[in-house]
Amino acid sequence: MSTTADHTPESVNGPDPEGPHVVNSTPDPSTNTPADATVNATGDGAVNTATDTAVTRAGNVVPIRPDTARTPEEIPEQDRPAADDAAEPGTVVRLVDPPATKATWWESAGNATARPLVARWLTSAEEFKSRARFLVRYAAHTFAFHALRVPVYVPTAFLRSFGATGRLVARLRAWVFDAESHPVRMNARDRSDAELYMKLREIRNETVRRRMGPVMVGVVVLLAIVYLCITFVTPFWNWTGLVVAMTLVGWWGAPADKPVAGRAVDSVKTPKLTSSMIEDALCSLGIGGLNQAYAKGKRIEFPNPIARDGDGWRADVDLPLGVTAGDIIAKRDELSSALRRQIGCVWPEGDAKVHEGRLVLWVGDVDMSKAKQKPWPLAKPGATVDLFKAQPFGTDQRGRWVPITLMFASMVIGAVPRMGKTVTLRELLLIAALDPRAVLYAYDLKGTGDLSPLSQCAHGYGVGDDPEDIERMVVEMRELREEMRRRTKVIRNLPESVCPDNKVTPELAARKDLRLAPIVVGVDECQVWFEHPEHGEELEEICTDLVKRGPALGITLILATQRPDAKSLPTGISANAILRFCLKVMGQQANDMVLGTSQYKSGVRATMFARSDRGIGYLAGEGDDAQIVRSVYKDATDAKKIAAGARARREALGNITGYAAGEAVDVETARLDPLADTIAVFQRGEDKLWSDAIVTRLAELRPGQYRGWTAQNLATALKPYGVKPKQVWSTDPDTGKGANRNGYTRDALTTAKNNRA
Ligand SMILES: Nc1ncnc2c1ncn2[C@@H]1O[C@H](COP(=O)(O)OP(=O)(O)OP(=O)(O)O)[C@@H](O)[C@H]1O
Repeated sequence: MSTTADHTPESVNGPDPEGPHVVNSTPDPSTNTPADATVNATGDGAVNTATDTAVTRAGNVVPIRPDTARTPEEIPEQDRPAADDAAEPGTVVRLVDPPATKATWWESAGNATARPLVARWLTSAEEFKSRARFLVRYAAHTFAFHALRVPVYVPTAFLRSFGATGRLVARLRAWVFDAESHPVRMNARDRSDAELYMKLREIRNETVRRRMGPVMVGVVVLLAIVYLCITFVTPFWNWTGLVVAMTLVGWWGAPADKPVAGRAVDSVKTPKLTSSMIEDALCSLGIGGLNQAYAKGKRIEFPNPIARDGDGWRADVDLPLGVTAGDIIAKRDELSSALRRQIGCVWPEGDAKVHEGRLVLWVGDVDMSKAKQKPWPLAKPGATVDLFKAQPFGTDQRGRWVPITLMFASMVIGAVPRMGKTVTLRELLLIAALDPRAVLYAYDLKGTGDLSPLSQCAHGYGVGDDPEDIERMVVEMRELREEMRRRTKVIRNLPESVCPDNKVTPELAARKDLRLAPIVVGVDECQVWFEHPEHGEELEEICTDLVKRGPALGITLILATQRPDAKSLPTGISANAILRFCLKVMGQQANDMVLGTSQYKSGVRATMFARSDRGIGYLAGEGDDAQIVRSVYKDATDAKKIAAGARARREALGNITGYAAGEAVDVETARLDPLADTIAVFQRGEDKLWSDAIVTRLAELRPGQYRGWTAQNLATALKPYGVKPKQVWSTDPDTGKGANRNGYTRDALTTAKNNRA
């Protein structure tokens, strides 16, 4: 039993050609029982009033009662429930639909979105500049194009001038002698209609007399000019004048289909996007709910007019009840076929802020992946960056810059192979390199050297996954964790007036004594770290810590992976990342792993990207909604040039450290052997030790490496050797009391050591 009014308001397409929506006219007795009619009796009466019969789509004439009844008594007798269908005598029939109320002007206008008073290109400096740039470029190109062809145009026009003069004279003659009326006069003559013929002749002679006058004057003036020229002007200028005149006659007199000059630009005019185009396209997608709604006569609605938006068309669509924007997004390639546009032009998105059935369809004039991107402002020589401020990251479908703020954030980038993760990571690290204060770590675990342009600025740089490379990276990450701990103490000890939010601020980052400059770490193919048999757990632990505590302390960790699953991107990391960039992925799980839980359900689906959408992904975390962005593609040569500029600015600031300064990582001294060290802290006569006691002694043994370790860290470090903590009996040195707690026996540790050897 339906409790909703079944009337669909007219869309912007205009009224339904089949007349008002005859919702109760279906002759199906199962769906149109008298009882149903009672329940629907209080729907919006505006549509069906005063209609007694209607023709259904099947052509049957069925009775329709006016839907204006407010009480059971107002329902026409023939529409009331039959006696045997009706409720028991004495039962009051209650109407469930609310009475129809018309929204006041204030209610409907109060929530309306105001359209801009003046065109956006007049209020937006960026858009104005972009249009002005285009016009200047267009004019310059057209001028150069034709200027280059002048040596061809002049002889062509001159040669064509003879034919053009002939055509001009013939047309003039036909006009003067009224050739137009010739067939009519001949017709009168052939029919021997003497009276009509004579009348037509008279009119024609009068016309010829009227037209001959100005032409004769023109001829006399022309002859006078020729005479004067021959008498008073030198032959050189006379010939020049004649050639120019003939050329102009040839130019203007050329046939319309054979102009002398060709087109300087070929403009591709994309057809307008219309509501009927969208309706046809949506109905062809084979979406059950949508087709059923159409079969019942319900239409999709367009809450706003379809309008130009950047270099494309935007249509806001309210889908029929029960159909979600996600259903359409999942069929983007079919939609592009139905709209007869390239897939890179068709961008369906949901707007969950309105409701799940709101579809925002943007159809661009050109394929987003092939459209020329505006020059990246940060590629300009001398560009510098303040990482605390938003920086241009990529362009949206309309070609506008989309910013990103790397400070106070961690980021994950995910996609299937060859979609542009590394290029995006390199771009982000270039942004970081352009802030001369920032400390940079770049790790390329794919091992192809894609991040090598950054090596000239990086404090830590690693490429490949050989054991010694990984070991070096582990040492640097341990140092980074130590640095994070140092920063927590610095921040903690700062007075509230200097650091009210307990986080690094631009002012604190500028103070050299505090050493709180931004740190940016980029790891490509991070799954290599987390799946590493020996160091995987430790690296995961450090990265989780950095993702959670790093942002407030000025440390940004950016992880890119081609396998966004729980193993490659541990949940502790993926759940805490603030910024997310998801290029094409294959399924819902990968989508939500990168973009965040439930994003797929909300219609943010990176599965819709095509293989050709390289560098295009959903950016989430910057602003309220995820948005489609195409990152900036700088090849290795360009990236090297930008990084060289960044290095020059760093040199001026005296901030070339670590790898960029040629300093090697001392792996030997940093190398940890937690098994040997744990055995070493057992004193003579001790067979068992609690984990807490061991980590305290380890911190005394090697403060640089073990300071801050917990029992959990120790368990993780010893796990690869097959040693697990278990309950051991020992005595508290402070209280002298014995107890069973988690710990290790010397025997188990020694056995593991012997096995390892
Ligand atoms: N923003 C972009 N604009 C245009 N093309 C791009 C963009 N980003 C990447 N590409 C193209 O995609 C190709 C693959 O990029 P990239 O190496 O970054 O992919 P990947 O996802 O890191 O691949 P893999 O998984 O193999 O590491 C590049 O060589 C480039 O041609």
